[in-house]
Amino acid sequence: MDARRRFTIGIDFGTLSGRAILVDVATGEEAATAVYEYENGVIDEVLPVGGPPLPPDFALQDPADYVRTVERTIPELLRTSGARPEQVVGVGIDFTSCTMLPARADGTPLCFLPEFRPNPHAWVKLWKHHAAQDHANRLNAIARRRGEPWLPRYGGKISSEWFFPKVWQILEEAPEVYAAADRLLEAADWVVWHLTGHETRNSTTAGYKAIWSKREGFPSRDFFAALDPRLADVVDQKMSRRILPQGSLAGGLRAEVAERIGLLPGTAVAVGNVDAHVAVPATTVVSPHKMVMVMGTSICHMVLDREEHMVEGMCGVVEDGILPGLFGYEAGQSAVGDIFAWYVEQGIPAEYQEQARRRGIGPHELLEEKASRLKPGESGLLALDWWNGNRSVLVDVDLTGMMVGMTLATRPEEIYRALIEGTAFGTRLIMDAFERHGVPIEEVVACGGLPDRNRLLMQIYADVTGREFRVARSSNTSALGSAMFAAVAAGAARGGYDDIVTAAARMAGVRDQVYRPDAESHRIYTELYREYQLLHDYFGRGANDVMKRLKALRARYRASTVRAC
Ligand SMILES: Nc1ncnc2c1ncn2[C@@H]1O[C@H](COP(=O)(O)OP(=O)(O)O)[C@@H](O)[C@H]1O
Ligand SMILES: O=C(CO)[C@H](O)[C@H](O)COP(=O)(O)O
Repeated sequence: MDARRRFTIGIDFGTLSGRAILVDVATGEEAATAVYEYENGVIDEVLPVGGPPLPPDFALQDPADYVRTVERTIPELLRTSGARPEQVVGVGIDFTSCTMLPARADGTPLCFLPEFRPNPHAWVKLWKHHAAQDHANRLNAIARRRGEPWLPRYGGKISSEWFFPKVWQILEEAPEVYAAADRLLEAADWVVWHLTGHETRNSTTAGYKAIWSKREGFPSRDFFAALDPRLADVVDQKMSRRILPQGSLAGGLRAEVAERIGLLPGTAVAVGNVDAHVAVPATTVVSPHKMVMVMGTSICHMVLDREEHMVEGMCGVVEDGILPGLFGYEAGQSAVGDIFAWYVEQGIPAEYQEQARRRGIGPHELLEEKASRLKPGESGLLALDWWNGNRSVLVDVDLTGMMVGMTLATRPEEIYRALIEGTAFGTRLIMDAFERHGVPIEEVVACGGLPDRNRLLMQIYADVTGREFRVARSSNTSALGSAMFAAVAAGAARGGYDDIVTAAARMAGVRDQVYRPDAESHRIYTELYREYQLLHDYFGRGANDVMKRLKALRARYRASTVRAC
């Protein structure tokens, strides 16, 4: 190991695991990687401490998994690379968002305290926690009635996945937790607090998930009081108005953590970031009108522009939200990889599982191989990709998945392919919304776990959208982005960079491989897309709320079943 090399560390806290990389600041070479699969994963049935079944649509996490991620991955990076602590000039982290938790004034999560451990609301609410939809609906109705000027920045609706519906749910369903919480914060900011001993708040989670803007700050006291008088001062009582832009130095690594993980105390730590937004410069995108698609459990569609446009169903548009000096747009699909996981785990016949096992391949690979032999339109199937609700453009987690065209001859690979195609149609509809509202999409760069796992999926996305798909060089773009912002937090004087654009020029890259649309496939998919749009509007825009009626029946029946047993 050349002692003159300088490195930064980026840790991407994903939905199921934390992934860390050690990156050469001069070249972007990933000198080592380490992964920690969360011991408690996604908590959606019962708490790790036991107790009654969690209510429907709860999705929680254990902050101890975040501490274990730091303490397991960073020592592994140093061990496998041979890098010396003094060669590491900075650490940056990104997180799924809005993943939030209640904590004491010293940062202790309430779920660490014995008296609160049995209470689900004391635990981390993961980004995909969908049990605050009622609070989101009521918040949106009040915001619309008051004519709140910030609502159009979020596509006209605040999602139940974002910060304040989750806060309101805690207040109404567990007022004792709300009262005991000195701090309510994003997990991204909590991990940085754990690393540095300083509580900081970053502009990306604040801007996209907590209705903050650089020009106007948070919504008014009157607005919060209109939700519930007890929320009037929530920002000043349990949050902060000191919001730091991306690349800011949050502080130095505190000694007790540095000692445990083998880095030097005082190593620069960047403010926290969001897993989708941080990936953008790591794919080389630092200028407008290039869509970055972070493709994993979900898909996040990220675009930069010099102007602010109001686009239907956006998760948000935030000034400086992704890169300084530009408006950053975020759209998304709440479930993509999750849908394929559901089908592989719940839907394929044992014969297919056995076939895959005999051949020493995974079920995804077997299905991909079989589905690759099908032609667009051949299955007669069409899916609405709402297995975990709709994030963009309808912003409604109470919508559910659907597939039409099934017959007695339908095969598993046809279903698998139709699920992929349905998610691709969802992406095409988001791209159309951007262009319809004045934000052109001139290029597409994909990153995340899916491009490395499923070539058929990538080709289908190119065929459905009619666009070329480039792929980021790194297989860990979010962690690479965090490592890049760590270099900026350290600054050039300490071996990093003074701005993210320079860091991107030196540390980011794209692969030579390009997925190009096939003209005939695109023509067939455009026919199918028209059918998708009809189903999308019929079931998603109020013509028939059968999905919501069925979901209400399920909740009622499930509640009675739980009471009976
Ligand atoms: N071969 C595959 N084809 C399609 N989806 C896959 C495949 N292998 C894994 N997945 C899905 O990819 C998702 C994980 O994506 P990844 O980007 O690694 O994680 P995260 O979303 O937590 O960042 C899971 O939802 C999983 O079901
Ligand atoms: O909404 C988000 C980003 O703004 C979530 O962080 C993202 O959807 C999480 O998904 P994944 O597990 O696929 O990284």
